[in-house]
Amino acid sequence: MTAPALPVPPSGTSGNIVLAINPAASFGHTRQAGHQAAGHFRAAGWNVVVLETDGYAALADVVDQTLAGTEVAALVVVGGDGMVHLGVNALAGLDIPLGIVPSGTGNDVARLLNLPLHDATAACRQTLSALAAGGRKVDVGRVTVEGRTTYFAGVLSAGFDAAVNDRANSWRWPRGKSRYNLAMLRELGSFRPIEYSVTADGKQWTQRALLISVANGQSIGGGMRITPDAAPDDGWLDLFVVRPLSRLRFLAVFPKVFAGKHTDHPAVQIRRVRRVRLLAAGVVAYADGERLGELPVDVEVVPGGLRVLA
Ligand SMILES: Nc1ncnc2c1ncn2[C@@H]1O[C@H](COP(=O)(O)OP(=O)(O)OP(=O)(O)O)[C@@H](O)[C@H]1O
Repeated sequence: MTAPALPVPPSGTSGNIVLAINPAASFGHTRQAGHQAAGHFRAAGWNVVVLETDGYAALADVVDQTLAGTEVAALVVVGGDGMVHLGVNALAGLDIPLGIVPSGTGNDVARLLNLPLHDATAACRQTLSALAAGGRKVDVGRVTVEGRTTYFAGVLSAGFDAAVNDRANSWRWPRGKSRYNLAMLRELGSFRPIEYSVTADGKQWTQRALLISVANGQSIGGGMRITPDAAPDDGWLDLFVVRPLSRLRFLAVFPKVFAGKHTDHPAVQIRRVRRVRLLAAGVVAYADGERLGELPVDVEVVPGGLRVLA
């Protein structure tokens, strides 16, 4: 970790740019993106506080301490959706904008915000223009699981896709996206539909499904556009349900999700909600690709809860 230096913002601006880097994002393939970003912001006249640690929890702690003790113009995260998740939670209740230099595997929140995905310099340029313009407000989801309340920017998964994530995380090999494709095929072999109890905006029903997601964003897994019409700033969340279907039918419809062309399939249902509770036995929830804990989950939208530099 580099020690914070004195703030020297460009004239007309105030505060530091706090840059939180995940050197392990994208399985370590893009570790130089953070240092590129620091160089870019410094060249533009900003004082940059670089934060990098050995692990996610330690990084979250040091980001919290830095935000509390430094004058901050923006927090910029370098990594994938997990780093966005860290940033969203660090900024809860603070009026500090979040910048993203996407260098993860999926980068689904960055996709949602139309940030350049494979070009750290272009992402930094866009971040600084947005900072000069004051940024843009987007909604976030507030989720309570196992007595802990946190926030997410993208999608909360609680079904087949979360189980795939869980399985992939337990493997050391292969690295990269193929790990998730293989984990999906393995999970598909043994996965059974889940009996959910759903309570959404005051209505309660039981639902047999392969998966239920609560989406503020549009995609998971690096561009699977499960809720292609979700808007991050409309004050709503999209409840995405895939009812039970055979493995063959699932594999036939699955490729369509990349173009968001699966939504008229009879097994697919999307409805807009502001608040939802999901209950099911032995089901794990993930949000922004990070493991939250076991259901039940209570989720609600926080309209305009985050200012992003996009
Ligand atoms: N030093 C570290 N700092 C932060 N996170 C780390 C570190 N080492 C490992 N991680 C892990 O990285 C994960 C977050 O990775 P991130 O989302 O930034 O990239 P990714 O997984 O490649 O991308 P995506 O989530 O978009 O697919 C966290 O779950 C965390 O446990």
